[in-house]
Amino acid sequence: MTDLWQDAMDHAVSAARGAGQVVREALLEDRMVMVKSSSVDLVTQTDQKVEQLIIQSVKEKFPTHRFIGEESVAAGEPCVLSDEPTWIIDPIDGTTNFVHRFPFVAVSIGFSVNKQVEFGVVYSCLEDKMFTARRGRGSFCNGDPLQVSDQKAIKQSIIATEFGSDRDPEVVDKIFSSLRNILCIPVHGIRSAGTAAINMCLVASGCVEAYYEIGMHVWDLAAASLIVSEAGGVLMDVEGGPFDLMSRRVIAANNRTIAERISGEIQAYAPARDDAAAPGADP
Ligand SMILES: O=P(O)(O)OC(CO)CO
Ligand SMILES: [Mg+2]
Ligand SMILES: [Mg+2]
Repeated sequence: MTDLWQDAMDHAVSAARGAGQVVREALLEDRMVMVKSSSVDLVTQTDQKVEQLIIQSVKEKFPTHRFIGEESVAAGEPCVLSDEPTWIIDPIDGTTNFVHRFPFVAVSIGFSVNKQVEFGVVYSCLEDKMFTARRGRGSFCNGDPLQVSDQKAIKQSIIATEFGSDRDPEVVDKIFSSLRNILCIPVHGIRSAGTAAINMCLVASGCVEAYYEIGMHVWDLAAASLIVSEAGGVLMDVEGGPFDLMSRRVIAANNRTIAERISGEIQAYAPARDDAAAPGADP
């Protein structure tokens, strides 16, 4: 039973690498940009094509497995995290970066069983960095083991976050209030890679001490959450409770002290959960 999911993980790595090649080639061409939930929530044909390539390749090899894919959900598929083996796919994490050729773009593939992430693959395809983690077996970048920062002092930390795609002024005020509180601790700096998955891989790599955000989705978080925890990091809700994959809120940090300090500074709010429309979900 020890290698139950190794075949699936090997497939995920190979699918992510193939997807990354498609993304790199698409960067050389004109990109037709469409919008989803708002005028700043972007999608391209490459997002849709890459997701279908990954899903088709998985279906051929694992026909009973289920999927949560960003662009499939956008097209009306349900977003249900069940106990069944489920591939959680963000074909391009950092679509805005992709559109602008800002050089951080990732393919993210998580795999859950019994609602627990078993492996995660994040391919930062312009840097050619393949981040991988298998539950209980550590995190790696291009095969080298990852370890979070050992920094205990938040005043000597770099914190990553994003501004998201919600332009509701009340939400923007909360984002800036949190940012102001954290910046004025003071911390060494604030950074934004433009992709949740890469921000979290930076935590796993020890380059930044923590990342927090409200508003991203399960496909942004699933793979990278395991990469952080297997590198020795902690995951927490923005109000200090346990991390919930479907809640669209996360603090990913190198240790609990820094995570708790950040949670104390965040102006929390609760966007609609990813499973809000799932059958049997609370209205
Ligand atoms: O580019 P995407 O996949 O929309 O993701 C964004 C957050 O939703 C960046 O992480
Ligand atoms: Mg994403
Ligand atoms: Mg995406």
